[in-house]
Amino acid sequence: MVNRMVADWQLSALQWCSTPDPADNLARLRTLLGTLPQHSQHLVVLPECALIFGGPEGWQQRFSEPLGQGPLQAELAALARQFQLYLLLGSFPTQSADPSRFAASSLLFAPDGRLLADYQKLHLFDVEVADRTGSYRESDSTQAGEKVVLADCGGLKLGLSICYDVRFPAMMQQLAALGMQVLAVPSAFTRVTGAAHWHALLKARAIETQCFVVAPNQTGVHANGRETYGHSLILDPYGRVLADAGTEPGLISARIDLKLLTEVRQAMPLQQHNRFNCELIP
Ligand SMILES: O=C(O)CNC(=O)[C@H](CS)NC(=O)CCC(=O)C(=O)O
Repeated sequence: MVNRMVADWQLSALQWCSTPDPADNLARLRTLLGTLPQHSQHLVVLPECALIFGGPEGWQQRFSEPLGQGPLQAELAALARQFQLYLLLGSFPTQSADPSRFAASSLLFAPDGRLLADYQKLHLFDVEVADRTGSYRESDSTQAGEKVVLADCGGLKLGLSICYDVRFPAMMQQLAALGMQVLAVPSAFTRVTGAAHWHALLKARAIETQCFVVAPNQTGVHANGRETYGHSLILDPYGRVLADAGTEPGLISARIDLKLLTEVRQAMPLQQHNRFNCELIP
């Protein structure tokens, strides 16, 4: 039996139109955090590139920091402490082995400010899209990660992924096989591909993994003309929408009961029935 207190969590996803200026985005973040409902076990997830987005080429690299060090990561740790919550910074540029490229790192801070987990984006968005940007070449600036990360978020088993990763179900299957309960998909999904695929992809991942999904997205027109789709989502393990943020900046929250996972998985034991369980990446 799952202890009631441990099973009861609050998930929140923050959505706004990030600018290239970290100070500007931090101010927005602080205001939004101040309006959140209170909960003793609260995970707040920020979109991909929440602190720095839409700058000219090479802009993010200027703000990159060594993993776990530097002033911007310290600001995030301080906010997690101040508001007493688990804070997942969707992605942040951390220094990689290649000095010309950064790693797109998801960083999970605990309510005491400790960096609990980090994940480097595995799938890079080198894609043609029929929008005003046209061609996306994420690998020009970003070094891809090498491993799947299931974080222990105060007892909650949290699968870390970023944006384009959501299109690779084998990754989410690995996280599910490792014991994932909640999948985080912080994103900067484009308006065009978002309108086509966002809800369908996230619902499919929730249904297939039988997990809750929290997916904050960027929204609006950014300084470099890039357009993002909004519609930050929180889903339950049936794929039902618990909250959809629409296209305006703001936040969504949902209370979740992890006992629902047991119920869903007992009724339909997908993990046990799966004939394609693959070799796990350790
Ligand atoms: O490069 C940056 O500045 C920040 N990174 C992003 O915005 C990334 C890579 S360009 N965006 C995505 O992965 C969108 C995926 C997407 O929209 C889809 O899969 O359809």
